[in-house]
Amino acid sequence: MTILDGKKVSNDIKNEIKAEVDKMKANGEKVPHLAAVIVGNDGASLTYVGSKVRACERVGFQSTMVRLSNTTSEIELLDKIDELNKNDDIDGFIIQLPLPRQINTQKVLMAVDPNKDVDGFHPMNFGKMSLDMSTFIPATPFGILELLDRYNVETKGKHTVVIGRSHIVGRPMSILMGRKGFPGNSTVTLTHSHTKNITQITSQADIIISALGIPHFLKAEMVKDDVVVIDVGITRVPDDTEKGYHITGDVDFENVSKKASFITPVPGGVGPMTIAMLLKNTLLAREQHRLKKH
Ligand SMILES: NC(=O)C1=CN([C@@H]2O[C@H](COP(=O)(O)OP(=O)(O)OC[C@H]3O[C@@H](n4cnc5c(N)ncnc54)[C@H](OP(=O)(O)O)[C@@H]3O)[C@@H](O)[C@H]2O)C=CC1
Ligand SMILES: Nc1nc(=O)c2c([nH]1)NC[C@@H]1CN(c3ccc(C(=O)N[C@@H](CCC(=O)O)C(=O)O)cc3)C=[N+]21
Repeated sequence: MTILDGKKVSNDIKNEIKAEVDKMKANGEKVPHLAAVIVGNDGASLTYVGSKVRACERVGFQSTMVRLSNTTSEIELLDKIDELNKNDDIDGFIIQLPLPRQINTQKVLMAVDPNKDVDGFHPMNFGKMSLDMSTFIPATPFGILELLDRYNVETKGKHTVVIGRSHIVGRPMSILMGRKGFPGNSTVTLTHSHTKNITQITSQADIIISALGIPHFLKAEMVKDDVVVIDVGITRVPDDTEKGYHITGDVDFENVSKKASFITPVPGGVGPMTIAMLLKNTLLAREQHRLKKH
């Protein structure tokens, strides 16, 4: 059994990005600039955005965190997005999800300039991804592809079962694993809360990508020997540590890992990869931005 060490690989990627940024600095070029917009005070969201800003500092990017109150109206957020779209200094930005109830998420994601949409959530970029055109790939699926790639996990001809169909993880993942090329060329089954007999489906899977957010959902009895398991789930479980909680994935790691050929841990698996790939998309955005100006 091999642990897919997202923490280590994400550090390798950040070092590679830092080397690129150092070259830009040596040439007197502007470094990539990422902005993150966060609406409200959700603890988990603040932690993630904080990690993204710290990661930017680590690789030498410029970063801006835009904090808006929980009562921000849709118009106010759209105005902010317009400002970020027009600000030539900013190469890419993200709107942290979920958004408060008064705001229509689809409308907001449509307002982001597709050239600055480093989350890859704009319909134009999602469409390009689905049509095998080069574009920003959503960071979590992109991170999973990169992990499979760097550990040379065979995906061709394999049966991949994705659990969860969210727009940010499950749905794009199901498209990407079925694309031509590597990692891809998989036969994909996309499952969700209306799926019947899920154990029968997961038992046939060569690769399982779990993104539903229910701790210990995937148990040893649900998988076959030598399965590859990617655990995207992140749930905060309250405890009596100083922090007051610990995080856990969707997979019963202790038992499933005994049957798996490759498996990601939580923490230290997909989460850190998500952040590294957001930086990679920002580097790409900077490059395209520069080419357009010349
Ligand atoms: N590591 C990382 O970088 C990231 C981690 N996450 C984590 O991944 C998890 C999923 O988040 P997200 O992708 O946003 O998904 P959502 O929370 O938006 O949706 C969950 C999905 O799981 C499906 N589902 C719920 N119950 C079942 C069930 N019993 N059997 C099968 N499918 C079920 C739902 O089905 P239906 O569509 O029918 O409701 C839905 O499609 C969360 O824990 C989140 O914190 C998310 C993003 C990045
Ligand atoms: N516009 C937008 N883009 C996103 O990419 C996005 C989002 N909204 N909303 C929420 C989800 C969630 N997400 C995570 C990123 C990093 C970790 C991460 O770094 N996890 C660490 C531990 C973190 C901890 O200790 O809490 C780990 O798994 O090792 C987790 C989850 C990005 N998301």
